[in-house]
Amino acid sequence: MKKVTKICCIGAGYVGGPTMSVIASQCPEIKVTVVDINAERINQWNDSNLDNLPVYEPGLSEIVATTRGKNLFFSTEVDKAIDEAEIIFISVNTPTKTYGKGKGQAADLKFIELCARNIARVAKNDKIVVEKSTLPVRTASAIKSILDNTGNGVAFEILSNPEFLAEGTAIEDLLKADRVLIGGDETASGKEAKNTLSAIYEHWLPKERILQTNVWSSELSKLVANAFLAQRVSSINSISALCEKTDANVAEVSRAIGYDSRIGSKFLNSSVGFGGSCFQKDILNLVYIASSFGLQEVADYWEQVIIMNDYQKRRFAENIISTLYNTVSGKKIVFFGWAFKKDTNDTRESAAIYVADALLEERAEIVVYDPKVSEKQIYADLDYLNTRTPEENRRLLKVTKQPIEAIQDAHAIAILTEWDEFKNYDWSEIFKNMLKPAFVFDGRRLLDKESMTELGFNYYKIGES
Ligand SMILES: NC(=O)C1=CN([C@@H]2O[C@H](COP(=O)(O)OP(=O)(O)OC[C@H]3O[C@@H](n4cnc5c(N)ncnc54)[C@H](O)[C@@H]3O)[C@@H](O)[C@H]2O)C=CC1
Ligand SMILES: O=C(O)[C@H]1O[C@H](OP(=O)(O)OP(=O)(O)OC[C@H]2O[C@@H](n3ccc(=O)[nH]c3=O)[C@H](O)[C@@H]2O)[C@H](O)[C@@H](O)[C@@H]1O
Repeated sequence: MKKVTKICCIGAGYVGGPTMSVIASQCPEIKVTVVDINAERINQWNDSNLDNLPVYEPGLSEIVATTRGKNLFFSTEVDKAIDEAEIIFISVNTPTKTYGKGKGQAADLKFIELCARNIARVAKNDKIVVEKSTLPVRTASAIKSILDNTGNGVAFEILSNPEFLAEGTAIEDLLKADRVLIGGDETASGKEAKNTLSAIYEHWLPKERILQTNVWSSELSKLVANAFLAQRVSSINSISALCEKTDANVAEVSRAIGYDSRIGSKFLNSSVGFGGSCFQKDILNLVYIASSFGLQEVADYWEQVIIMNDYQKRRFAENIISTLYNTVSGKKIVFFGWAFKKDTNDTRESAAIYVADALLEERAEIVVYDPKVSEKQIYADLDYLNTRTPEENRRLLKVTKQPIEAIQDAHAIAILTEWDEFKNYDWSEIFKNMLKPAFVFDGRRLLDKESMTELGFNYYKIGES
């Protein structure tokens, strides 16, 4: 087994940054260099003010503070880092294709291919190349073909090592991972490479939690894990709609079914719909792969998870409109939260974006407060949809850092992210300052219905009539 002294990670994003920070903190003898072509992002990772790191994760800045400049480095010198490293992680983005064959479903692998070509060009000695990005099954063979055909005659072992961290809990997920998955060839050199990578994780995780498989199982397992998780959310969200019609309470239903150890209690919180950069992208990818192999029933089965999620977001927006007497035109609606979940500044595919878009189409006047998301990001998310001009988006939607002042004369508040601070607000004071009747639409089931109703609010909670 090779002794590893230098690691490089291509891609300093939500996965590359936290993952490598934890490896650096747990393996002080290994030099970890995280590289990215985005110089602004690298500058943020190197910012002396740790509040300016490009990724917000509880516990991350503390780890960066103790490792950065010692054995953790952030740099734009991609070639140098590749050249030095014995193991190269590829952790670049793999978004859904927006053009050509597979548009709207397949994963866009152009960034992965660029990395493979870069590694092939630079590497002058044998390397282990690790797919950390989430990739369609059989991508490793494409990477291997590029490396073997364009490289300098050195040997490459390709491993699949998908990441299972969730944003907002990334550091804890990494430190206490349920499992680490390492897929690789069954050859002697493949097994050696798997053991070499395993040894890194064994610095802090028990060996029995490190699963070794063939490379295809590993690639596919990542897509399947996300599909199963998202399916649970869509399943309970479908039931939330039924609860609202039948006087059942979705929290009671979740609890009742979750006590069955075969079902389990986690990931059964009904919400305004799942967001995040991966659930939708990875399911669409699974759908595309299944239909490429002619498995249309399989593809349709998984696509339904996305259809249900879109329905949930639409349903939430439509309920706001119909409850506010079928018109929100000119009405001030304050959004509490924009991130796709609490404890992250990530907004990719956040339900808030789609709910805002639907309400803006009806000429609502929205004011958004999120404790961690910047104004620039909120407008970028809306502009990306291309529903209306950037000027119109800025005219109809305002961003504030003063949530309590924002609710002055508001018709309604919509809770889109479950930030803890919303629970501690003085809701009786908020009630006083709103127009009456004062409406709260709780898309995260954050507040207590009885006390909100007692305060005088017209309070709607997803999954309760
Ligand atoms: N965000 C998450 O929670 C999770 C993401 N994943 C997967 O991990 C992968 C990365 O995701 P994120 O970190 O969220 O993406 P991200 O978009 O935050 O970061 C990717 C980074 O790669 C850089 N990059 C792209 N091409 C490059 C190149 N040729 N050379 C150097 N840098 C390059 C980009 O500039 C960007 O900073 C994706 O495949 C995703 O599906 C997996 C588990 C969790
Ligand atoms: O591949 C990925 O990117 C990651 O995707 C998810 O992690 P993440 O999207 O960061 O966050 P989750 O906690 O899974 O939440 C996803 C969305 O589902 C929503 N959700 C989650 C759980 C639940 O019970 N109800 C619910 O509405 C969240 O609010 C959020 O919008 C998976 O949980 C990770 O294991 C995986 O590594």
